[in-house]
Formats: sequence, structure tokens, C-alpha cells
Amino acid sequence: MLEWFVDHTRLGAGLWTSRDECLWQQNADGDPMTTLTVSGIGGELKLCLHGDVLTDGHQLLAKALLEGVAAALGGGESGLLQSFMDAFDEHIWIKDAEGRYRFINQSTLVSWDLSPAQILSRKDAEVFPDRVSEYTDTDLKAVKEGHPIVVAECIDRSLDKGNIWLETIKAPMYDMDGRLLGVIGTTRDIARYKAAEEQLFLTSKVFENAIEGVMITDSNGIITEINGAFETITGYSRDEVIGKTPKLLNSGRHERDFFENLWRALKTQGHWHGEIWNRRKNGTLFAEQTSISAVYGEDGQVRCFVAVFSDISLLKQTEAEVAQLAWHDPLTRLPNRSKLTTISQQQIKLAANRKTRLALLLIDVDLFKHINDSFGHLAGDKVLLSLSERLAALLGAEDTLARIGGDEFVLLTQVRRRDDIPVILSAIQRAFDTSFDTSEGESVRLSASIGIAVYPDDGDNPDTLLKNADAAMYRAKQQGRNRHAFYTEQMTQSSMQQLRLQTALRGAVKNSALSLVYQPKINLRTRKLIGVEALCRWTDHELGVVSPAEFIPVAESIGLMPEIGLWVLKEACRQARIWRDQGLNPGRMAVNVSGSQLTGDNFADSVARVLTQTGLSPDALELEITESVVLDNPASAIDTMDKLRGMGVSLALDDFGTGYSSLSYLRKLPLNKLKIDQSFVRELPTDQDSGAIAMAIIAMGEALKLGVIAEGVENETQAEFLLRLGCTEAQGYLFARPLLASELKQLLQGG
Ligand SMILES: Nc1nc2c(ncn2[C@@H]2O[C@H](COP(=O)(O)O[C@H]3[C@@H](O)[C@H](n4cnc5c(=O)[nH]c(N)nc54)O[C@@H]3COP(=O)(O)O)[C@@H](O)[C@H]2O)c(=O)[nH]1
Repeated sequence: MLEWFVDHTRLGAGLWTSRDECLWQQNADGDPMTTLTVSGIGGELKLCLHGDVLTDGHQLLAKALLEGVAAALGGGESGLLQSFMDAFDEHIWIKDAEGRYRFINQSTLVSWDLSPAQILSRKDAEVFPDRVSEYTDTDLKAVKEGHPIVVAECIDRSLDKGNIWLETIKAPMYDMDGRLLGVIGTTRDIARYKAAEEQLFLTSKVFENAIEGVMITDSNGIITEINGAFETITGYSRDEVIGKTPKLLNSGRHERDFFENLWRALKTQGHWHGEIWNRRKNGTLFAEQTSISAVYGEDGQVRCFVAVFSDISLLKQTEAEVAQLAWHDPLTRLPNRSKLTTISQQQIKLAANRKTRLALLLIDVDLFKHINDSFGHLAGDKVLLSLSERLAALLGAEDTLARIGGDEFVLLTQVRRRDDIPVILSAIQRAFDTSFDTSEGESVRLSASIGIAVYPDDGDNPDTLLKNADAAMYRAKQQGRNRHAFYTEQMTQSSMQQLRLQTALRGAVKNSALSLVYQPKINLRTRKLIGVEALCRWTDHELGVVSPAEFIPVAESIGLMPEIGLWVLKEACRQARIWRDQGLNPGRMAVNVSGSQLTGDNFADSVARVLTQTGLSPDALELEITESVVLDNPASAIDTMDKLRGMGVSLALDDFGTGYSSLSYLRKLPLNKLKIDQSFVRELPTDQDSGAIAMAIIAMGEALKLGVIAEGVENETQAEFLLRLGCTEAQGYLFARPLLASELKQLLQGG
């Protein structure tokens, strides 16, 4: 049976154009269709019939249609042809060799809105006078080409469907002898194809212009298509990859497991998403963010796989740079504190598994600040870099060197016993044996204080180990620097004690629990009082009497010193003024100045304000500035000292001899007096070195026209010795201990 009676739209769509051939392979039910070619009519006339065998009936039908066409062209009638063609939506018409319409189907009549009599036997000049040349030209063109041609594609308006796309095809028709019979034309609605064509066009544009690389493989993983971005990213051209598998891009960076998981996900979920490292044609590796999807056919089988990927190499590089910055010290490129924590955790696990120990050595460069202050920060950086290189050269395969602060390094090393550590310490010591070059062509010698904490004895986590190593390092510093200390439980106790002290000191300052005592200074020749030094005292109800030698560094470390120092200054000036108002002469009132006070904001202004408020004359005040404080920040210290001297305040360099001041350096300081540190006085006159130092200081004072006072004079021998050397002023228990204000008043009154 002929299908066209039942489903003529489908049959009509493929009447004779070669472009439709593929649609005819099977009908809507999936049955195979047989194509019967009837030659001799307009190139090819294809009829679609059910079944895979051409029956005699089919052949008879084809013959009848052919005769019908011949009859139509000869001016005769063909009922079978007419009913066959009327079954189609397409407009079909046939013109003879002279251009007269010989056949039109029903659909054409409706569309042209003409009767058969207005068309048949007439030429275009009569039927379509205003389009005659267009129509006859395309007839001639089809004849000239000798096969069906598309002569027009246009948007037209259909009464029932609105705008529609129409395609007109014309084909020349020949008889069995090859003589031209005429032209057959058909016009049909191709909206469906146009939509598909547009869709295809857009899809191909998206595919081609995508920034992402696209690779399509068949179900066996053979590459069947790629886009331009694929070529740009990988460097492979289309020809080089079609027919190959994606293994072509294999970087070798992924284990077999990786691809097994990928294929498992594709098979079970139809999708995989992740990062793959691949290799470009030029051999370089690149990271890509990839999504692979399986595309299934109607039968549920995988038709192909589509991989869409973007090159994330730059992103990876940026990520790596950020990680480098986040986890490493920018100067030395060594791991920083955060990274050290992570590494420590891993190393602790390793030591736990192996039942070994992990030693954490905290290396703090002694007095590194002086390098920066003396030679500048660039020179400081150069020295640190070269130190980091020397220390890194000591590392074993499992060791780590980190920089966790300006001049603080940590060495992590696995050891079997604590006894292995001294060998490491000796190696570190050797790194400091040679001097370091600064950028100014000078070289400096450095030393370090090292604190050691060991897992599991001193802590089982990175924080505790580092904290305890820090306590040990602090102890090494206290013991005079350039040494090491192992952490002990007692250090934790002393740091707890420090904490208690800090809390109590804050309370003391808040509750005005500090007081002052005054120690006389005398002229060694006359033994008369020439001044007093105000010294701070604190008695806590729980801690008892706390020495300033203990609480002043604590106050300095927790930022309380400027407040305490200002109170001492005010109180001492107030007291001096009271004594003077009472007609007593305490000489110069000496007040100690801490580092944070001297280099803090506007210290000179504060002093001026206190003098104004208390009414004490500037020349009645002496400020004692510790030598190391000046050395710590010379530029700022000298600036403030100049201002103080300008105001008429007297300046003394305290603890002199303990620092590194040279004659040339001293010359720059606006000083009035040098105070020989009591550590030298204590050993006089027996210790020759102390004697030599005292003598040198006195000579320096003379050379620079500075006064010299000795502190800590406890016996007559020391006093006489100093006087013989030329030192005329002294302070010490020999003359008086620090006294309460009331006691000193009595002394001043000659009591
Ligand atoms: N910045 C501030 N520092 C201050 C202040 N008050 C004190 N200090 C400093 O604390 C350190 C310890 O001071 P102190 O315990 O008061 O000891 C002083 C004297 O008591 C002691 N001294 C004096 N004579 C003798 C002696 O013959 N023998 C002996 N063993 N000790 C003696 O010396 C200290 C005075 O030192 P100095 O200031 O260097 O002259 C000490 O460094 C104080 O400076 C303060 O208010 N602010």
C-alpha cells in the first residue's frame, strides 16, 4: 500500500529533492522504506513505498505516474497523477518546453487563488505579468543546469500560518530520448529546515567561538570533533587529533586510578568534573578545568562524549604565588610561622610513629636591631639572607628551617635522643663563626641565643613546643646572649610568675601603689650632697617588695613604662620643688628615663610641661639615660636629647661602659655626665680590668669635658681609688642608701 495516502506530509517532504534523502530511510514506525527511482522526469522522481522489496504493483504505479506526466505535458488528462499530486501540501506545477502550464495540483490553485482555466495552457506572461522575467529566467536556468535547482527561498505570508519560509525548486524534464519535455516546479514550506538550519548555524558558531576547548569523542573514546579553542590551548590542529584518543594529551602526572575514577563516574553518572593536567603539543604541561558529559541516543546507549575545558594554568600559577606569599617569608623564601605550624604537625606525627624525638630550635639573632640602625634595613636584609643560606646549608632531608620573625629562625629536626642536639648546636654556632657582609662593604659579627624544646618531653603540639622554645631562648638571652638553653618546667613557672607580675603591676599603676625613694649623690672630695636620684618602689600585698630591676622591664614589655615614667618625673620634680620651697637644697634631682619614654612621642614637651606645672627650674633636673637605650635608636634619642639640653636640663649617660659607645660616637651625644656602671665599681680596686675600664671612662669624660660619677660605691677603698683616678662624684651605700622623702629631708636639714 502506498504510504502517501496515510502520511503525505512526511512523504511530501521528500518528494524529489536530494537534500531530503536521509529522511526517507525509515518511516514514523521505524519500518524500512524503499526508494523507487523513476528516471526521465526532472532528474529524479523518488517515490517512497513500504517494504524492502519492489513489487510488480509498485512498478506498475510508477509507470502510470510517468505516463500521467507525459499525458499532462501532451495536454491530456491523468487522473492518477492528479490525485497523487493533490495529496501533497506542496505546490506542484508542470510547464511544457514552451513555458505553458500543463499541470497544477490543488495546493497550487489554493495558494495562487486562481482557477485551472486561468492557468492551464497559459504562459507566465499571462498568469503573472509582473513577475514574468523572474519566472522564465529561473525555468531557463534549471534547463541550462540540467538538474533540479533551488530558485528561490523567501519569507512569505500564509493565510493560515502567518509568516512562512518557502523554497521553490525547479527541475527540467526529459523524455526517454533526452529531449526536453518541460520544467516541473514545486514550492514548499521549509520553516522546519530553516529553524534547524538556524539552530545548526548558532550551535556551530557557539562551538567555534567558545573560549573553552571542546572535544567530542565517539563512544569508544575516538576524537571525532574539536573546536578552535582546543587547537589554541593544546597546539594540536584538527587533522592531528581527529581519529586519535585523548591519550594524545596525557601529561603523565595522573595515576591510573585517576582515569579509572573518571571513567567510572562517566559510566555511572554520565558526567565528570575536575582538573586535569595535560601536555601541549610543544611539551609544556597545563592544567585544565574539565567537564565531560556522556550523550545518549534514544536507545539509551552512549552516542558520544563531550569534553569542555578551560586552560587554568594562569590561575594555578597565581594560586601558587599566593600560596608562596601566604606560607613563606618574602625575603628568605623560607616557610613562615603558619607554614611552620603545619610542618611541625607532620613532623610530630612522624616522630610519634617512629618513636623518635623532634627538636625545635628557636634561633634569635642577638642585638640584630643594631645592624639595622647602624647600616640600614637593606644591609640588615642582606645579613639575614646570608644567615638563612648558612643555616639552610645545615639541613638534612627531613629538616626544616623557617623564619618566624625579623631575626628569629626555627630549625626543626628529627633526633633519636636529646644527646644528638649538641652536634646541631655546634653546627649552628659555626654558621655564626664567619662575619657577615653588609651592603656597605663592611662586615659584622653576629651571635645568637637559642632556645630548645623537644617533642614529646616538652610538648606534644607545635604551639607548646614553640612557646617553650621561646621561654628557653629568653633564658639564654637573660644569661648574657650568645648561648643556648633547653626548656625546663621551671621556665613555665617563671613565665606564669611573669604573668602574675604583669597583672599586679597594672593594678599598682591604676591604684597609685608606686612610691619614690631618693639616693644622695656626693662630692668625693668634700663628701657634701650634690644631688639625689629618684628611684621607684613597689610593694605588692601578695608579691611583697618587687625590685624595679624586675618590674621596670615588665612595665616596658607591656607598654606601661611611659605612664610610670611620667608619674616618677612629676613626683620627683614636685618633691624637689617642695624641698626648695622649704629652704632645703637637694642639688639636682636625677630621674631615670626608660627607652620607650625617650623615643616616644614628644618626651621633651612632657618634661617641659612637668617643669612648668611643678615650678622646678630645668637646671635643677638631671635625666639619666641608659647607654643601651641611646644605642637602640640613636637618631631619635639624640633628637630628643638635643631638645632637653636646649631647655637647660642636665643629661647623664647611665650604666656607662656596658654598651659599645666609642669616643667618636659619644662626641655626637649632647651629654653633661657619664655614670660609671656599678658592675665595674664593685670589682674595684682588685680587678684590673674594671680598674682599666673605670680609668678609661674617666679619661673619656675629661677628653669630652663631661662630668663623671661612679655608682654603687660601697666602701672607702673604692671611693679613694676613684678619687685618685680623678672621679669626683659618687653614689652608693657607703654614703647613703635610697631614702624616704622624710628621711632625706632630715638629712638635708643636717639631722
Ligand atoms: N626608668 C626607670 N628606672 C628605674 C626607676 N627606678 C629605678 N630604676 C632602675 O631600676 C634598676 C634597679 O634600681 P634600684 O633597685 O632602685 O637600684 C638602684 C640603687 O638602689 C642601686 N644602688 C645604689 N647604690 C648602690 C650600692 O652601693 N650597691 C648596690 N648593690 N646597689 C646600689 O643601684 C640602682 C641605681 O641604678 P642607676 O639608676 O643605674 O643609678 C636600676 O637600673 C634603676 O635605674 C625609675 O623610676 N625609672
